Amino acid sequence: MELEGLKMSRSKSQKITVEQFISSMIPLIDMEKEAEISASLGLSSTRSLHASQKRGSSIFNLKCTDAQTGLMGKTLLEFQSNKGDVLPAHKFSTHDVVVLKPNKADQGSSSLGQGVVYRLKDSSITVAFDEIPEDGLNSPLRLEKVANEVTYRRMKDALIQLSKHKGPAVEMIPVLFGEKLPTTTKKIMQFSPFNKTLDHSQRDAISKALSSGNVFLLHGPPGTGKTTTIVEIILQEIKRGSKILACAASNIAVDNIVERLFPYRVRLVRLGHPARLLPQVLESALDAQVLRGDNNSLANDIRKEMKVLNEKMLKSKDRNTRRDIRKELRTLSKEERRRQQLAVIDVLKNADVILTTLTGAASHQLEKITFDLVIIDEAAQALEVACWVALLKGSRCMLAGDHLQLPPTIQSAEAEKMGLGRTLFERLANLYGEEVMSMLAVQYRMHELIMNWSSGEFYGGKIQAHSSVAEHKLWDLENVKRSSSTEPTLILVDTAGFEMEEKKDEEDSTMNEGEATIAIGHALRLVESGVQACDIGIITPYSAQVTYLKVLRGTEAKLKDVEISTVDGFQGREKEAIIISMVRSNVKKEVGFLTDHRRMNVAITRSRRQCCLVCDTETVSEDSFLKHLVEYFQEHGEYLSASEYGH
Ligand SMILES: Nc1ncnc2c1ncn2[C@@H]1O[C@H](COP(=O)(O)OP(=O)(O)OP(=O)(O)O)[C@@H](O)[C@H]1O
Repeated sequence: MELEGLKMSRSKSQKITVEQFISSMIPLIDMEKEAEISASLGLSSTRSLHASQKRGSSIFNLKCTDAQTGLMGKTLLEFQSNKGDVLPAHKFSTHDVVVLKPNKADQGSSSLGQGVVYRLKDSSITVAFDEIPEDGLNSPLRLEKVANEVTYRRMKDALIQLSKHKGPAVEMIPVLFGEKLPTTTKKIMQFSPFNKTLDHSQRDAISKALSSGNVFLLHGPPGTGKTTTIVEIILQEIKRGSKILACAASNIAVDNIVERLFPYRVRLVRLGHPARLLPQVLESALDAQVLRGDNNSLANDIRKEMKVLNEKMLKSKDRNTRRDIRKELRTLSKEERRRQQLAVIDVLKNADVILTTLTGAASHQLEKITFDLVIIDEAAQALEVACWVALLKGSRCMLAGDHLQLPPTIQSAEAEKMGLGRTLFERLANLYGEEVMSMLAVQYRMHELIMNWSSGEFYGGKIQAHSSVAEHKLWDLENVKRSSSTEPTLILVDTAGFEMEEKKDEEDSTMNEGEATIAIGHALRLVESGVQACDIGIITPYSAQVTYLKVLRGTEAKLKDVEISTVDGFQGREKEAIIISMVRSNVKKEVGFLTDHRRMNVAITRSRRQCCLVCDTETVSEDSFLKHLVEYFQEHGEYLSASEYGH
């Protein structure tokens, strides 16, 4: 949506009351939960075990090959296939919640244990369990993915809390629903930055953030240093004495902030399951800090004392002695629990910043803690209901994101249609606009030819390229030759007239074999000119095309490290060279969900030094926005026909 469009929708935007919001969201959360359960368990068509294996939501016939304790008291079990070196095809990813069962157990049967996927390799899967399953580990096993229902319960609980209008956020709630105007301090906030390299738009944004009374939106177009700005805001707010809760929808985004805060020696705590945290941030995990605390040593001493007493009791024959010991044990156990709780409270009380995912903010450990400020990164990719889990804990909020890139992924098409995916960031941008928002305007990623298209279409032409990137070329990279493939910044490979029609795969996703061959062909040319494979990404809107591209990549050893992904899966990332396969090519000139223009904004802005667009210009030009994109590439880039790639 262009700026003009944004203004229009602001004037049209209907306000929603707290009550309307709550009553409309509750059924949508249920719909989404159901959709996730059926997608993750593969139950949409049939309930059989066989189907679940086929859909990749179970891995059968595993053996436990290693057990290690570590990771803060968790047990890490490694599993490999009984049937060969490589695990069968599956859809597990790290951080998934899984249950372990005997291989042949019925689908509804109870499990040997529940854990979180910690590490995944081609040949093994490692799961972190709270406790080691007592037996059954020597027989064939299977792992089943389970839907994470806790998230949905936490979102619903947050809505119930919201309906009560109490707690630290009581003044902020009416502002976020347009019932009261946002407040600001009148004078411009001067500050002395910790990071001396901040640009003018980052400084202006921070200044505005610091003077905001209830709400501030940091609008960060691609590559403009949103996280850099958030880190400075956190440091400035700590300096003023604020206690901060910093969240994002994904663990990786939270860890990213933790890492960026490290050099400033901030007193911070990262809350979350250790198996979900990057190894480099584990030291900041709550569990790790509790283990180091004084109260925890006291709790340990008590546990030792209890062990001795327990042994004494077992040996004692005298009833009265046993009764006395039992009484003493009860007192000690109570004290041990108290010390444990105090150990947790100590760590959380002493922290200036607590970082967790949005739904992690509902953790019972934060139950009694309130914050002066809640910061949400990647807010334009977070469900509004998830934001409320964190928001209710604070009296001010700052949201960072870009509503002109893709919104959160919603599983249930119906819930999406009914507004589950509309983000708080977008709602507030429409409601208040620049009154509460600052846009970062210098970008540190793209050559200006790549940037100018996005800036013109989406950001009112207001973005500038920093001098360090404005004219950077692929052949400026070490060991890269200047060649006809590495010279252009923009390339359009047109397949129109080459009979490279799209087709559907078994799951009804669209693919285009001709385009895939061209994309791989271009990647090969780049590698032959000295570009490293890991600096190249091939992205496409359609998952079937991703699969097909991966098959082709498998036939070229040199391309092993080329990353292939959907556009949606690549949001937030970047590569020196990006090749986009748009896929759609048909006589009816249908372009499907390419009409969501934000998807193309994300796709193009992933590239730093070269963007190569492979498409059927006749089909995609049916959409006027895409037509404009094609014309932009024709005017500013190299136009090639598919025949240049051997067709
Ligand atoms: N003021 C600055 N001067 C120099 N480099 C900067 C500045 N601000 C940000 N950068 C660089 O720009 C890149 C992107 O910044 P950062 O990681 O903060 O942004 P992000 O929020 O993670 O990404 P995006 O802006 O794409 O959302 C980083 O390499 C960062 O070092």
